[in-house]
Amino acid sequence: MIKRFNDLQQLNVEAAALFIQAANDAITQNGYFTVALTGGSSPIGLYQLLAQAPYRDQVQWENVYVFWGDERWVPLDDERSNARMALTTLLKHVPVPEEQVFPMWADGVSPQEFAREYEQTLRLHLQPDGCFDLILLGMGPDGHTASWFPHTDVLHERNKWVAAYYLDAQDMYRITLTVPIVNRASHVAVIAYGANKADALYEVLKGAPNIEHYPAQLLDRADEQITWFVDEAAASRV
Ligand SMILES: O=C(O)[C@H](O)[C@@H](O)[C@H](O)[C@H](O)COP(=O)(O)O
Repeated sequence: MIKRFNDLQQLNVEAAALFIQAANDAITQNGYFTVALTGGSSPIGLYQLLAQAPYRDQVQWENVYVFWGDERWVPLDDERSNARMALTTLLKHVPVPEEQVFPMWADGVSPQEFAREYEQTLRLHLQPDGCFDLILLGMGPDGHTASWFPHTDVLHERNKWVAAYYLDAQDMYRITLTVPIVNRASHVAVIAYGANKADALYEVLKGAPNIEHYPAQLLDRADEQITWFVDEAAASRV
C-alpha cells in the first residue's frame, strides 16, 4: 500500500507505529523480532523517533535482532557506513543487546566470504524459511533499493540470501540481501521522499516492467505486506 504525507514528521510517526506494531506482533507470536535496517538519509528521522520516548518504550528491545538490508563495505567508523548511522541515531539509545546487532562488516575477511558468513548468521536467527519480520528500505532517484543497482548481476541472484559485489559506479564493494530473501519478509517498508524520487517512484509503481532500469520493481510483496511511505513530492506522478 502507498501512504502519502504532506509532512515528514507525520510520515516518520506512522513508520514508527508500523515498526512498533511489527515488533510487538512478532514478539507476541515468536518471542523475538527480526528487522533489517536501511541506510541513506531517508530513515534518519524514523530512527531518531524510535530512539526517544514514547516510541522507544513501546518496543521490547531485549527481544529485537537487528540486521541490515545492505551496506557499503567500509569499517564501522567510516562516515559512509549505514551501520554507523543507525548506531548513532538509534541503536546506541535503546537497550538492544549488542550481541543481537549484526552490522554488515568485519575486519580481515573478503566481502564475498563475509556475505557467506552473514547468510549463515541469518539462517541461525530467522525463521527456517528465512522470513524477516520487517525489512526497511530506501529508494534512490535511479530506482535502486537495497544494493540492487540498475544493470548489476545481483538483480538476478536467486540462490544466495546475501551477496557481495563490486559496484564500479561507486568504486566500492557492496553487501546486500538478495531479491528472494527480501521478498520472503513478512513486511517491507520503503521510505522515499523528495521530488527527485518522483520519476523513479512512478516507474517502479506504475511504469512498464523494466527491472534492469528500475530495480525496486523487483519488490514483490502482496499489497498488505509492503508499505511505501512517501511524501506528496515523491508521489506527484503516482
Ligand atoms: O547504501 C546506500 O547507499 C543506501 O542505503 C541507499 O541505498 C539509499 O537507501 C538510497 O540511495 C536512498 O538514499 P536517500 O534516503 O539518502 O535518498
